[in-house]
Amino acid sequence: MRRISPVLQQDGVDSNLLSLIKTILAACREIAFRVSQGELAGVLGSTLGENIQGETQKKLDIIANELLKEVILETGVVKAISSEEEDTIVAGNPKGKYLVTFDPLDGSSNTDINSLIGTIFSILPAPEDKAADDASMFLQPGTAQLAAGYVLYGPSTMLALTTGKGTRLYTLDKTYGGFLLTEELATIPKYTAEFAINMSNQRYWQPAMQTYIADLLQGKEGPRGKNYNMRWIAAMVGDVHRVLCRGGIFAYPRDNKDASKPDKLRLMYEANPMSFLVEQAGGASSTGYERIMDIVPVDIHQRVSVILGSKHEVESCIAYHQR
Ligand SMILES: O=P(O)(O)OC[C@H]1O[C@](O)(COP(=O)(O)O)[C@@H](O)[C@@H]1O
Ligand SMILES: [Mg+2]
Ligand SMILES: [Mg+2]
Repeated sequence: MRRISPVLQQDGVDSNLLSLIKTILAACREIAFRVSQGELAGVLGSTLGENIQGETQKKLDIIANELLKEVILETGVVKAISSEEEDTIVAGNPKGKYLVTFDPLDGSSNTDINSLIGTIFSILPAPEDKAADDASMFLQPGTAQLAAGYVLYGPSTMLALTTGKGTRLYTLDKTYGGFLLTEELATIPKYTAEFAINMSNQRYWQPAMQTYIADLLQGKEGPRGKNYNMRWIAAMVGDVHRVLCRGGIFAYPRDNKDASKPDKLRLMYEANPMSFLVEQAGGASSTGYERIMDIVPVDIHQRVSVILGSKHEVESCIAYHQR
């Protein structure tokens, strides 16, 4: 099986970018080890703090954030980082060529139940004409991403990575200590009969989403003419991984449960990297009204509605939003 470096070299990835990706993965291997040790490593449970988004921080959120931040800034090729767990950006080398934005630990509520969690990251080019502490450098659409990926801390530790030449899946070989290529080109089937959505929010969704899901639930007897299955892992990283492996539609749509937070998922370090991975695997990703990767961000912690996965199903869902 092939290691990651020759695969990325074959794709023509710049050597600085390659070593940055490998550095991020080194931190993820350390996170994977601590996750596997669970309570033995004292990583479970909550801290007394909250992040900028008013969410209680888990110990693992902080541990993962510190590990990633430290190694990424040490590379010297990164101008600044932006993280879910950092209120503002953290400046690095003013001459750095890259920006890294990440969700150090996705699916935080799964930590205490030993369920799927992961790290999501996105790498953008750093504009030369801006200072290293200027957050506006990050406000680039998802189409500008140079690389995106996630590491899933599951029964095996897996990496999904794209640099724009397809989406590849790797598995962490714990004996050798590195990621080995286990799926050359992940391909999301165009059609699906599986959806993932937090149904407890149903009454708060907008009419288009209400109707779309109601039609899926009618199964064979309804307008979609087939029975659908449902899955919900409560960690985007786990739900998107399933979509990459066997197709499906994943949605976290806008709702009116809390007027201050109509959307849940974060554009820059959740929706954009996942959209890049999904599109590179032949899937689609939209808010229902526009392609997610075309959105020009206005804030590093901006939230967005997400509908992604099997192309035909995402297009069907978009059609409900256009009626
Ligand atoms: O609590 P809910 O509604 O099931 O939300 C689950 C969603 O929240 C998230 O866990 C948010 O991510 P964080 O854990 O990084 O805050 C997503 O991964 C997931 O899709
Ligand atoms: Mg998250
Ligand atoms: Mg998180």
